[in-house]
Amino acid sequence: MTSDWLTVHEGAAPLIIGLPHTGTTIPAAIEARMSSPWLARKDADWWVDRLYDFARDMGATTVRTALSRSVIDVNRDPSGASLYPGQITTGLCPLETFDGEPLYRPGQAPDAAEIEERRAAWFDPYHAALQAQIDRLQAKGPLVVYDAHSIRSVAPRLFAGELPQFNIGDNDGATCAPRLTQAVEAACAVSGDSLVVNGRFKGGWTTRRYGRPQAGVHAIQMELADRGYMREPAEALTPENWPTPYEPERTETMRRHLRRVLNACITFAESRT
Ligand SMILES: N=CN[C@@H](CCC(=O)O)C(=O)O
Repeated sequence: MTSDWLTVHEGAAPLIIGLPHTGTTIPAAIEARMSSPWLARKDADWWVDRLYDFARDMGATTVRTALSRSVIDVNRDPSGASLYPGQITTGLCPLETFDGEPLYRPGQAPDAAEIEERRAAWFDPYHAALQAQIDRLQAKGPLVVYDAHSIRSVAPRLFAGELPQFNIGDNDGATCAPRLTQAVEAACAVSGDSLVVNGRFKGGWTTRRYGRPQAGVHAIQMELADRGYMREPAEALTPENWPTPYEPERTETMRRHLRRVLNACITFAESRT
């Protein structure tokens, strides 16, 4: 199923991959009120949909929104509640970038009614599509919902220092069986790169909303540091140096690691039937 902004690819394997932040589409009327087209797209999960494009051949289902997270973030609690109360984090219709730059011109931020409209137009249909895929596969047995993300290696307002390469989140053990987290961790460890479980990124709304291990729906989030598959400028980001392009030769090693990770997810789900 494909609309002009929502793409669902149905596979037969017990694995659904959510791609909530790879979109860069911003309706013109909204973009006209934003402070800069570049800032509005700066925090996208760059190239993550292409990075995982092999997953369809493994039988995975994918659900992707082409809308930018700056318009509405489908990985946030729709009530507006923070994912991490007391900590800096972006919201449902964010007003700032990760670095704290304002996304809107003065007086142009969306009000409550507009947030509600955006929710009805894009948030609800994305989650209805995801839920429909979960229902379809759950009828056949246990499954894994894998939410795929990436972020810059250094984002001082969000975390100190350099982020580990693989950031695995199961909301402190709540969203999947421990064996799945262990299997994903082991698959990442083969790379020899740094990894953490439930560090700064414990899993967003998607992982928390759908992870019901007792009901056979095991949700896990993968946050990759960008350096593992794309060039990150050493200097401050500007419209001239960010994002760096998708360079296939830079992604090969990471794609091999991710194939191992997704294989571990499918093997886990099949072992539960
Ligand atoms: N690249 C995006 N990262 C996520 C992670 C959610 C979390 O675990 O905090 C986000 O902002 O939604």
